[in-house]
Amino acid sequence: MEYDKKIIELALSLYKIDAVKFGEFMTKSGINTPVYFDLRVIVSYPEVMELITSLLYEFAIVDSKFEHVCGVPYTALPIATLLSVKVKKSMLMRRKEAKSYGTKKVIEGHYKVGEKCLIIEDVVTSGSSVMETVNDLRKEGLKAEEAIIILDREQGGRQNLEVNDVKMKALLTMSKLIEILVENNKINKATANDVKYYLQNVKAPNTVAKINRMALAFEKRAEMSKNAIAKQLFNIMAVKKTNLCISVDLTSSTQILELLEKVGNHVCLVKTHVDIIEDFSSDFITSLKELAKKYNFLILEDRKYADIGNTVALQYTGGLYNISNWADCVTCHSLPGEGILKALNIKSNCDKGVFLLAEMSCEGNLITPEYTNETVKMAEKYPDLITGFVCQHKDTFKDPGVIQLTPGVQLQSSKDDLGQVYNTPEKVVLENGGDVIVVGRGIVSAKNPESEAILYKDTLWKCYIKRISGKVE
Ligand SMILES: O=c1ccn([C@@H]2O[C@H](COP(=O)(O)O)[C@@H](O)[C@H]2O)c(=O)[nH]1
Repeated sequence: MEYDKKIIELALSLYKIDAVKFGEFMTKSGINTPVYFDLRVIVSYPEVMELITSLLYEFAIVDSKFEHVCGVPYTALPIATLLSVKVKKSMLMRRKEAKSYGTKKVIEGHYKVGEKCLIIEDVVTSGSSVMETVNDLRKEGLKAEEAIIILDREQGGRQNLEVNDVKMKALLTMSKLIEILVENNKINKATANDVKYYLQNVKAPNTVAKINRMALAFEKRAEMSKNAIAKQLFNIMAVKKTNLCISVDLTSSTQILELLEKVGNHVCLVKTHVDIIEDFSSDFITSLKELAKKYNFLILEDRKYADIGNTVALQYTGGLYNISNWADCVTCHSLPGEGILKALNIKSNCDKGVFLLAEMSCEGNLITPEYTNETVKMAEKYPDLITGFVCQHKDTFKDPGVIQLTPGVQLQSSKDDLGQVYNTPEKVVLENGGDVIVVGRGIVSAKNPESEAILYKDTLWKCYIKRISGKVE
């Protein structure tokens, strides 16, 4: 039977066995849907299983190269088994929960690091279930770059998988299925229109949120940023291979400029506290900007604004420091409420950024989990302005287009006498989700700041590479 005819037969069979239903249904995420799929029933119909396997086989053998097949648990498991037998490639099985005894393995079967695994799934909405399997395979060093799906609900899953470097092929899309059912008088045009309207208007909820930013490369995340400075910073990190931000907490402008001549090549961001500089002048700013250009880094003024919107607007654009004139981005507290972001948004002309403080590194600080959550919610209203969050945990926010700036870092975990808490590069990047890592005294007070900056840069970058390659224990 030729391919198109088989697809029509598949659509009609799914309808016949009630694997696809029309009416009013509620999805897991609480959204009403006019169409519902339950492909779990296909195991009761060997002829449908056979048809699906032969279609997958045609797809799989055309241009896919793989050593293993793995089904997303549970509905796709029997399908993956049949395909593995047909293509004579080994099957891997992913456990949803690691065993608490014996080998504690998540992936069962024999494989070698670097081998390719083809993923099989029944229905894709946001792609999050496929990504769970992909991430577990990648953690084992397997390559999981391709997924074949029986039905794509066309609600953003394909795009979400693409940004995670997974190419998706689908036997049927929701639109194609509807078209076949209308042509064969199984559903009327009004039902088809309901589904089309639904498809156009309802994308998978929080699809971006489901993508694990920890596993995404900075280049990819740059494409997902809405703020111009975040985009730039992600790209600088990717090009210079550094996620080190130096905090130049020195009181003399000459010392700062001399230090930056030495470390400028090794950092993506320079963080200033302009109000501690004793000999501040406009010449200093001119030289700082020249160095930023010469060494391709951005400038963050760690001003930590915390006043009413009107005052912050004046502090940002005026006074002795005229910060908006030279800083690419600034830090600000959420404490005074949204007015502060409104003010910075108006004054930022769309080409500046803000890092909002959601958490602090010092012990005994008064920030609560509720405060942190509300800060993230507040930021969501200003996607063009927000470069990222100053925070300490990977789950503080989810949007992969936003940057986690984490201070409180030294090569050994320790504390200073005034409550600053230091974690190691491994802890902040691999466990806590830090993207850009702020180091101050660890470099500034070192005997040889240049070699220390290189050491921090290399250590932090290695951690980042380990994180995105999914080899984190
Ligand atoms: O929670 C925060 C927010 C900002 N900082 C700033 O980062 C540097 C850290 O300097 P070290 O010498 O590495 O301690 C400093 O400028 C702070 O103002 C922070 O530490 N914690």
